[in-house]
Formats: sequence, structure tokens, C-alpha cells
Amino acid sequence: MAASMQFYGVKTPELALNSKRIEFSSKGLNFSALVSSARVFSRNVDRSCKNIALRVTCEAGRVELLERKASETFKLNKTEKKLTCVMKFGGSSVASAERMIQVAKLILSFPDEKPVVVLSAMAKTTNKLLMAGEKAVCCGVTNVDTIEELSYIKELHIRTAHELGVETAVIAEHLEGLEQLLKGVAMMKELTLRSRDYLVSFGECMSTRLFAAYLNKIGHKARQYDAFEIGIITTDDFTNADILEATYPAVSKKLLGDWSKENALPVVTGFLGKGWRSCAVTTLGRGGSDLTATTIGKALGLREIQVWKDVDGVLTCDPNIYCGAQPVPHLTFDEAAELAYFGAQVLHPLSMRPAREGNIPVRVKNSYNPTAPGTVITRSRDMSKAVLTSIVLKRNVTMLDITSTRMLGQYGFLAKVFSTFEKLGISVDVVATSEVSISLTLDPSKFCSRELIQHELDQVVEELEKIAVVNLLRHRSIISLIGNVQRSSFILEKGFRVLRTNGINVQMISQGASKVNISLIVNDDEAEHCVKALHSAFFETDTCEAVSECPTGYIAASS
Ligand SMILES: Nc1ncnc2c1ncn2[C@@H]1O[C@H](COP(=O)(O)OP(=O)(O)O)[C@@H](O)[C@H]1O
Ligand SMILES: N[C@@H](CC(=O)OP(=O)(O)O)C(=O)O
Repeated sequence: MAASMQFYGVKTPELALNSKRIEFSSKGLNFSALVSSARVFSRNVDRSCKNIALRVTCEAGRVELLERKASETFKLNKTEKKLTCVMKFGGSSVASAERMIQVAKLILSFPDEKPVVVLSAMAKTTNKLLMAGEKAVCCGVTNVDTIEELSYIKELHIRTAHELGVETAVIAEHLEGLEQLLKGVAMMKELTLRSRDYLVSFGECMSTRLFAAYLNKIGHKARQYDAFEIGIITTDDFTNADILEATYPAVSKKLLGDWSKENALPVVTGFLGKGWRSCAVTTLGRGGSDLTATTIGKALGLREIQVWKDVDGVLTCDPNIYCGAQPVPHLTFDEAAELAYFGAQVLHPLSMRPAREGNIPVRVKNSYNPTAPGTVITRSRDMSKAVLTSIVLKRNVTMLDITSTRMLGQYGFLAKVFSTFEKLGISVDVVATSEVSISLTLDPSKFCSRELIQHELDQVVEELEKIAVVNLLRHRSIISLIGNVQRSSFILEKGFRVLRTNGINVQMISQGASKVNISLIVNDDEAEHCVKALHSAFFETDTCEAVSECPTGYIAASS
């Protein structure tokens, strides 16, 4: 094992190293840290002493500080506390002044927590901004101030400022800037993806300014941050940007640095970043504030990431499809990632990645019902009794049946098919293959507008038809059964029995390598009914009782 340590503001300390634990002392402080996991990892371990910033880099992996003892010669500042967690509140949680006041109360009801607060735009604002942008393209410069959505946004934010008792000056520049931007769009008669991202950024920029001003007004020191100013660095894929590694040290340096100087609660815009080449504002895809929260959690090595929603956690299915959906108490990162990727709106598809990398638990809670236990997402959980965890529906999916025109036994067919998708930059969701045919579904999130969908599909079909017979099937749904795939035979047996009873024909099936997901493809118009029927079979009868485990691990249904 190799380890290196960098000390800022102190001379090289004494260092003792064994395979599990690093011990060292400096200026009368003794440190002891446990080394675990097997990845290159680097983080600030402690910044609590004024002149010491300590960074531990260890090739063997993660370092957790176990003990810190102050001697008579160096006293720690007892009033200074570390940032402890991220608390992210979505649009529904900060929909009005009243909701912002409730959220402030909620944050302050945890006096031991020093959270980084991440906020989305006030509910409906992002959609209204997008709609205002679309209208501006064709309404003419002189008509911009008549755009209904612009009036709604202005009125909502000014009213919220008044009701919170904060100066409207905190958002005045943004309201003015928003109108100017829409006039620019009207003049140019176009809304590029880049200007669309800039346009929607006004939502988060205003909600965070209002909220931080309110915290300060009630005597709790807070500081507003725009994500694109503090080092959230992304690719330049406007509307769907990806976070780059450089983000982690930059965000950590900025937020921890400021916190140690002024102890003001950081209130950060979710959803936004800064393109590394363009330096323009980018967005992380709809629902991207969850990803902001987990990114900050990882960057700062915080204890927990909380995402506060308007539901009692991750549920057994989308409550809009079936109101009997129940909260799931515990999920693994893999389960949550799969669930989010396959369409559960409750979490951003990529939001689990930083949490998993930093091994930081994510807690999904309800800001309207804070005492509900919510869902805890961690690296592992007890799967001994787990069968099905959640059912997820992804609608309006396009499916392709691709059959080779060559004879059986030809090699390289799969490679040719997938290189076509790579060339066209299209992502594939679910795949089932035989030697001469492939069925797959295309990820609709890659298709940004209606015209592009048709255009891209035409391109795919044209390319693939050079090597295969292609059958394009639209209006399909993916039903993902997330759970313990070790029990796949039981899940499939029960699932197919339900589908057969309901007269539903499954068109494709795939059991992912993730070991937590079985995907079934059905027609769009049958999908909701399928989800309800599966939900009642798996969650409203006692599934665990119906399963008995033989010593060999074989699962049999007793019903
Ligand atoms: N499996 C699920 N569990 C919980 N909520 C779900 C699920 N599938 C879809 N949803 C929807 O996700 C919503 C919460 O996600 P979202 O609106 O993005 O929250 P926020 O804006 O508060 O971050 C819920 O109101 C619910 O309608
Ligand atoms: N405001 C953005 C980002 C976001 O994360 O929102 P929410 O947390 O309300 O899903 C959106 O509507 O997509």
C-alpha cells in the first residue's frame, strides 16, 4: 500500500503507517485514520484547525478520520462545526413562500446538522420558462411582455419575496435579465439549446436567492451560490450535460473554504453547471438537482445526502399510475440507479453515481411529511427476504427488430449493429439477441425534439438496412421489475401468470447484468394496466409467505 500526505501551512508531521490505519501527529494534534476500499481516493480529511488544511491521498483507498485529539498546545475552535450533509429540496418543496418557510423550519429543526442546501426552481417555473422561450421565438420583440408565462414567473417570484418579507431587489436583476433574454430570443427568432439552458437557469438562480435572503432575515447566516460559479464543471452537452471530475476538488475548495471563513449555510442552485469549453451555463437534464446534491455530497465527503420530495420516499411504483404504491424502506445504489434509469421520475437517472463512488447514503424524504421514515439508499442491504422492490414504467419507447440478411454462422453481426448506434450517438436501453437477430429499445431521452426523433430514426434504419431487415415498432413501454434477480424464476413465474391472466403478450424480455432488473416490453396502451396488476400480485399479497427457499437456493411458490 502506498500513501501520500500533503499538509498546507504545517511542516511535515510524523507519520506512522500500517496496512489498515494511518497515524500521524502535528502541532500537538494526533490523527488516526482508517484506510478502506481499493480505489484511488483523495479528500480533505480535516479543516477544523485554522492553519491546517490536510489532504490525504492513498492508493489503497478511502480514508476516514477516526480520532482527533487536541493537546494543551493547540486548541480547536469549539464553535466551528463541519458541514454535515446535503439537503436538496425539489420544486414541489419550494413551490411558494409558505413552502419555503416550512423548508427553513425543517432545516433548522435539525440543530446538529450543518447542511449544504440545494434547491430546484419553484414548482412549474422550469416548464413556464421553456414555454416562454418557445413563444418568444415567434411572438415578435414588442410582444414579449405579453407572454403569459413571463407574467406568471414575475408575479410568482415578486409575491414570494413580499410574503417572505425579503427585498425584491434580490431577484430584480434576474427578472430584468429574463425579459431581456426573451427579447433577444424574439429578435433572433431562434432558441438554441445553449440559450435554452441559460433561460431555464433563471428559475434556480431566483429560488436560491429568495431562500438565502429569507434564512438571513430570520437570523440564520446563509450564502447563495450559483453552481456555475463554484466549479460544477460539465460537458458542453446543453440540456443534458454530464459532470466532469474537475468539479469535485473545485467545489470542495470553494464551499469548505468559504464555510471555514464565515460559517454561512451554503444555498446552491441545483440543476446547473458550466460547460468546460464554452464556459456557458449548462443543465444536467430534467430533475438534475438530485445529481447536483449527490455531486456536492461526494465532493465534500459528507455523511449523508438527503433529497426531500413530495412523496414518502421511493415507492413501489409511480403513485400517478397506482395510488396504492407503498414506500420502499431500503434500496441499494444499484437498485436505485436502475429504477431511475428505467424511468422512475423520483430520482435523476445519473444521481446515484457520485453517491455510490463516495459511498455516501442517500435518504429520500417527504418535505410535506417529514416524520415519515422515507427510503435509505446504501451500497448493500439484506436481500434474504427481498423479492420485488419496485415496478417502473417507461412509456413511448421505440423498439427495433433487426434480423441479419446473411446466413446463420456469420460473425460480426452484433458488432456491426452496435457500431451503427455508436456512430449515430444513440443510446440503447434493453437488448435481447440471438445469432441472427437483435431486438432492442432506443433511449428516447437522447432525442431532443420531434423533428430530430424522426430524423434520427430514419438515419438508424437507413444504416441498419445495409446489413439487416429492420422492423421499427413504436409506442412500446418498458416495464422494469426491480428487485432480487437471484429470485428471477419466481418473479418471472408469478409475473407471467399475472400477464397471461390479463391477456397481455410480452414482446421482449431482458434480464440485465445488473442483477436487479428484469425488463418486459409491452404495448403502450396495455402498460398501465400491467403495472397495476403486477403491483397487486407482488405487493398486495404476502409475497414473502408465498416463497419458500430450498437448501439449494431453489425458490418455489407455495400458492
Ligand atoms: N417509484 C416512485 N416513487 C416515488 N415517486 C415517484 C415514483 N415514480 C414516479 N414518481 C413521481 O416522482 C415525483 C417526485 O419526483 P420529482 O417531481 O422530480 O421531485 P422533486 O421535484 O421534489 O425533486 C413524485 O411526486 C411522484 O409523482
Ligand atoms: N428545475 C429543474 C431541475 C430539478 O431538479 O427540478 P426538480 O427537483 O423539481 O425535479 C427541473 O424542473 O427539471
